[in-house]
Amino acid sequence: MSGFDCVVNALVETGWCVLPGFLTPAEVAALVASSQARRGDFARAGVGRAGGHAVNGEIRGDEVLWLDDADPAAALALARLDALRGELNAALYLGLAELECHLAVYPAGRFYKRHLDQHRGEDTRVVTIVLYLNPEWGETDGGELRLYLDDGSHTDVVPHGGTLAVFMSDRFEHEVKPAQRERWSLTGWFRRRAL
Ligand SMILES: O=C(O)CCC(=O)C(=O)O
Ligand SMILES: [Fe+2]
Repeated sequence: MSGFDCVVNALVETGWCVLPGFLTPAEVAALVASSQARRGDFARAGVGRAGGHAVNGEIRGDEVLWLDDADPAAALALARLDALRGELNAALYLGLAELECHLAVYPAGRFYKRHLDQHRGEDTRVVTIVLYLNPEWGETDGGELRLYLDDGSHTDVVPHGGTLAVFMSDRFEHEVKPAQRERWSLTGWFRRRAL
């Protein structure tokens, strides 16, 4: 019996999944506190291809801190995500080699317009994960992740602390709605090795 069967099954059936409780409230509180302590190291995120670094506040307004896989403050979340990566590989043969990830904060009012995470001609991002770090998030705080589904409808994910959103990077356009207050997350991509 594996721990992430629900994620595996959902990815097969629909290509996306929302899993509450990926981190406990105490784990969320610890990670957001350490992230807030590093707030000065965050930088405005760029748009365009990996490496391209044009800042465009009309498209995205978040500030990010890239993590390496030995980051001590995020170790527990990264270990759990690595277990998920192993299960996805074992069940679905996705060949996911690594997690590329950053912490992100959207100050109140900031957003990320509708986009796809996989850039044209660069297909190493296979699965997107977003782990929310907002302990007390209410429905009226905004900041939903809006996922545009295959049938033309959409679903909104409330960025509540501990919830993990998972979706195939090449398949679902999505956007981040503006929030009433600061919105924290750990966002990443399970990648294949470039050929
Ligand atoms: O924070 C989210 O809900 C999604 C962030 C996102 O789409 C991205 O960083 O590419
Ligand atoms: Fe995205």
